[in-house]
Amino acid sequence: MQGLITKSTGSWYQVQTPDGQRIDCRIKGKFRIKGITTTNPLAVGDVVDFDMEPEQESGVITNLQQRKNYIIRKAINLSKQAQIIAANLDQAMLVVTLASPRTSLGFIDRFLVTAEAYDIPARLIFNKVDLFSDEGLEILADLKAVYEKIGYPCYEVSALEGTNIDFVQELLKDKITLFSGHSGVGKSSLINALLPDLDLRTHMVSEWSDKGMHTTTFAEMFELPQGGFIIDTPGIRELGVIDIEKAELSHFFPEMRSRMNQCRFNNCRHINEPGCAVLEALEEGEIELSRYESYLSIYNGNDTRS
Ligand SMILES: Nc1nc2c(ncn2[C@@H]2O[C@H](COP(=O)(O)OP(=O)(O)OP(=O)(O)O)[C@@H](O)[C@H]2O)c(=O)[nH]1
Ligand SMILES: [Zn+2]
Repeated sequence: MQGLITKSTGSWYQVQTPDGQRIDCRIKGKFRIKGITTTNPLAVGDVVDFDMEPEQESGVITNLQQRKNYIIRKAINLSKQAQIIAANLDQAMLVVTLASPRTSLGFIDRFLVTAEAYDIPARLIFNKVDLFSDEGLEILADLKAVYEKIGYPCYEVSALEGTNIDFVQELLKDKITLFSGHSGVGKSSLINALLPDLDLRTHMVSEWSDKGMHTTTFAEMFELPQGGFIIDTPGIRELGVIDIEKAELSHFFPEMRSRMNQCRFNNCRHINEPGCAVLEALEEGEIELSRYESYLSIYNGNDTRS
């Protein structure tokens, strides 16, 4: 039988079958995944094959289907091992706000680079639009245009007033979605609006915020009433990004990726090289200065994560 891992406690996995049955499963044998050393072999979002154990209600996982992507968290201790947080994410939603506490553009860009590196389509949700004046809404429209132009859809919502929540619900239908955002932007309020089951929510928050949990593998996806799952993660610090080589960084900026083939040097860093197509586009205003500044900041290793 085939199913989706919706909860993992380290030694037991909850596997949900396409018809909605939930079976507790163990792993049989070793699950080594080529190329990465992780503390946990399987994670929520993994699609697995399993057999029922004879005369029991539990199952045994025998095979992992190929992942389309996965996110990891680096181990807190010094061992180089990483923990897989989740696999097969369809999209990542970053909840941000221009109201207080205002999300910095550096933070947004870092998240987008992370999502690119993980190969997860990202979208931005601008929350707290109820607080905006006309002038604020104009600034928001300009910023949305910057991100939409380079392929990141943006949405305006108010978790407080319920504005556009139905629209977000539609985006989540039948998908596995990662929610992220820094403290205070209203991510919890938004998830509360999306997940009507109160028990699930409190459960979720305590799991992720309990820092003592990192020694045990324990993550869960939450099923949405309209179908689909959400995974809540506190921030990109926890999304231990795969180390990005400096030379690779521009690949994770779509507006640079699409231009760098035209740079004179094929190892162009897009910093001060002659004949750089990226710098030319910057000059002409086709690449946004704030995006380029984020590139430089990440390139130079400055931590702008707030
Ligand atoms: N005006 C307004 N306030 C909001 C909105 N959404 C959330 N808030 C408020 O913003 C504050 C933070 O909301 P939370 O949902 O707790 O934010 P969070 O991002 O989950 O932050 P943590 O709980 O610290 O992780 C609360 O006081 C909310 O009432 C909104 O759409 N409009
Ligand atoms: Zn260049």
